[in-house]
Amino acid sequence: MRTATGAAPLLALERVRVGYPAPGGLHVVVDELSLALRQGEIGCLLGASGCGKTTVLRAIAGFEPVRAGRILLQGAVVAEPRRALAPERRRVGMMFQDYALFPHLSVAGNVGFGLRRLRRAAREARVAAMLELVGLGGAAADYPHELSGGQQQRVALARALAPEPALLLLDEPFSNLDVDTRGRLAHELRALLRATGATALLVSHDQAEAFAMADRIGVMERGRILQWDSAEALYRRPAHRFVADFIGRGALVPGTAVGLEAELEVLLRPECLLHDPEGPIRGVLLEAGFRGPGYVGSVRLDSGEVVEVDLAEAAPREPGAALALRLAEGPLVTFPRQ
Ligand SMILES: Nc1ncnc2c1ncn2[C@@H]1O[C@H](COP(=O)(O)OP(=O)(O)OP(=O)(O)O)[C@@H](O)[C@H]1O
Repeated sequence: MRTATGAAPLLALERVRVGYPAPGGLHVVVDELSLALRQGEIGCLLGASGCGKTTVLRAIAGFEPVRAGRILLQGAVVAEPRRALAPERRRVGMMFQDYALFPHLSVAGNVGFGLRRLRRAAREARVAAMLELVGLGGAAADYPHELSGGQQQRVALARALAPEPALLLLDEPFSNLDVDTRGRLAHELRALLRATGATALLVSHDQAEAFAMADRIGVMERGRILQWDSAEALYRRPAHRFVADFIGRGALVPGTAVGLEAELEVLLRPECLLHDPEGPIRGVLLEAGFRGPGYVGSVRLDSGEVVEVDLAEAAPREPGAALALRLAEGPLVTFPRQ
């Protein structure tokens, strides 16, 4: 797989299949999975629990064999059926969901763990630089249990980055943190990865997290990536019904509900219908609520479909009010009717 510039991507997965041994043979959990990340890009595998995200990371790291297809790092094949480079020779760093810090080692001991082949002075300098980078310069002598969840995450990140991996894999990096901390750390982590020029692939089941962190996102369903694209493209140009439904708010309604052909289904996001007293689409407001920055209404169209609509200042907000609407300017996402 080549990128638009012609340079080989830093990471490429080509039609990869991974499975686990099962009584009747192989239980395939990832199949036909392809993606590419360029140097310095942050990618994210986004999908519901059990769709195979962690399995993909484990295959890239070298902990699971590839049953079909291949994985390339820096242009070289590191895994294909019957041929695999050992995990320690892949230059892949991994940050686990629970951080997996060594409780009996200090912060400095944890960060220096993968640097034992370095001379002592070089190791100490690298550990100090990594702790400085993640803002924990003063915590070198502390032990993991003395740190907050966010601080532990930063130690884990410093440890993963210390050996200068070509690729960093992050499995649900925010799952142990409360909602407020998650939002803050997503931006902080992105800035840190940017500052180091690291190429990273993370796993998440949270769309907001994926949007905040990643340049490219792969929406996964049952072991496959349905679309590998930017956040904006996933939202504006979903290539698949599942992606249209999974990303953002919105409903798929028959074309006839908004005056289009019957063979189509139209994706109506809250911004797709506008309140307009002259508008040809009629409906009844079921309820309205303030979502910030404005009101959003739940509207039953005359055709029976219930959709969410961003309500303009002048639009009625009382339940039961009749609403006239029109389609907003701009392209609509449509799918052939099933
Ligand atoms: N070691 C294993 N042996 C057998 N089956 C496994 C093993 N690890 C995972 N699986 C199965 O593979 C499928 C995918 O699991 P995986 O952990 O990759 O999903 P995930 O998307 O990362 O889920 P989560 O978000 O819950 O971690 C699941 O059905 C799971 O039960």
